This record gives sequence, structure tokens and C-alpha cells, in this order.
Amino acid sequence: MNGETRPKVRLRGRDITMHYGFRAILRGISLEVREGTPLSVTGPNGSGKSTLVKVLAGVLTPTGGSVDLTVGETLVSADERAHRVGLVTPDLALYPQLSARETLDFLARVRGLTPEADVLSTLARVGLGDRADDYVSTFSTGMRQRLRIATALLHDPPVLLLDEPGATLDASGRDLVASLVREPSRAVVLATNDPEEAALCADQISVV
Ligand SMILES: Nc1ncnc2c1ncn2[C@@H]1O[C@H](COP(=O)(O)OP(=O)(O)OP(=O)(O)O)[C@@H](O)[C@H]1O
Repeated sequence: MNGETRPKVRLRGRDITMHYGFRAILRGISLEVREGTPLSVTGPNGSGKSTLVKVLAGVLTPTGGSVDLTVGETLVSADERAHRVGLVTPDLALYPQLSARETLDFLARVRGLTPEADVLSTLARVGLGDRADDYVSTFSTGMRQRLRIATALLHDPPVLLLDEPGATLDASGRDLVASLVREPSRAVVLATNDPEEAALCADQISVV
């Protein structure tokens, strides 16, 4: 979908707090992201970047505060949010016994998507067009990361949440990440320890 036809999107987090047991990780994080103005999330190891991304994705429920996503005029429900968000996280386990094409076919079915063509074009977009039928077990670290990015793009979500997306990628892979961050039609949040990656974003917050 191109930017002219895509509805406007706004992802907002208000006063987000998170505790793991007695340990307070996020203390009152507020943010707002719209299409075309990507937001980087920086902070030291263990400061809560990944936690914040998962809260925004709806994978984790925060201890306090709220997240809301508006697409067009519609406030997206918490249950529906996963269908509107593409999440790239190092925690995403891939099935080694599936091929890249089968991985996306499987996800397409799970997500209720049908068009087979999107699978191949998505693999081509991440540079795996010629490895579609190879098993994930034979993929290198960077190829697996490209496949994770493909899983996030498959349903053409209006929101992309990227957690350390370029950490294992080569120069062309980092260019791919840069092109995704700069897409004017998506709202993008990028959690990273890499200053060059963070600099791709117009806005920045830091968690400590
Ligand atoms: N499931 C969990 N149970 C308990 N503590 C957790 C859990 N997940 C994360 N934490 C803790 O929350 C804190 C933040 O972790 P998180 O992964 O969000 O940090 P991060 O900023 O992304 O770190 P890094 O830069 O190392 O990727 C850490 O202290 C971590 O130990």
C-alpha cells in the first residue's frame, strides 16, 4: 500500500510503567509516533528498550499507563493491535524445519491473509528472493534476521516496531532497515544501541 492510500496512523503511549517483580524497568514513559516521523528508543543494556517495544506491540501488558493506536478515525482495540503492527524482535523464534516461503505462508494463514504473491515479493524485499525454498536451518544469522523482518512486513502493517533490527546485518541489510525506517507511510519505533541507526529517526527518547 502506498502512502497516499494509507490512513493516517498515531501510536501513543501514556505514562507507561513496567515492573518485573520488585524491579521497576519503565517509569512513566510517554511517547507519540506518527507516519513519517520515526522514533528511536535508546538506553543502556537492561534499561527497558525491548520491554517498551513489546508493550507497544501489545505482547506485554504494562504495569501502569496505556497504549493506544489510531488508524484513520478508528481506535484499534488491544486485541486487534497485533494485526496492525509489524514487530521485529531478536526473541522471535523461527522454525528451522520450514523454508522461508513456508514460514511466511504459515504466518499468512495464521493472520488470515491469502495472497501468495505477497510472500515472494516480501522475501525479495528483504533480499531472500533466491532462497525462498531453502530451509531456515540452513540460513546464516543475518539471513534469519532478514526473515524476521519479512515476517513483520508480510501484512503490510501501518506500524513497524523494530528492536535492534540491524544488529546482525551487513551493509545492504542495514540499508534495508534504513529504507524501512524512512518509509513515509508507516509509524516506526526503533529500539537500538547503535547511534547510526538511532540517527535515522527524527525523534528520540531515552529510557534509563
Ligand atoms: N521476563 C522477564 N522477567 C524478569 N525480568 C525481565 C524479563 N524480561 C526482561 N527483564 C528485565 O528487564 C530489564 C530490561 O530488559 P530489556 O530486555 O527490556 O532491556 P533492553 O534495554 O532492551 O536491553 P539490551 O540493550 O541489553 O537489549 C532487564 O533488567 C531484564 O533483566
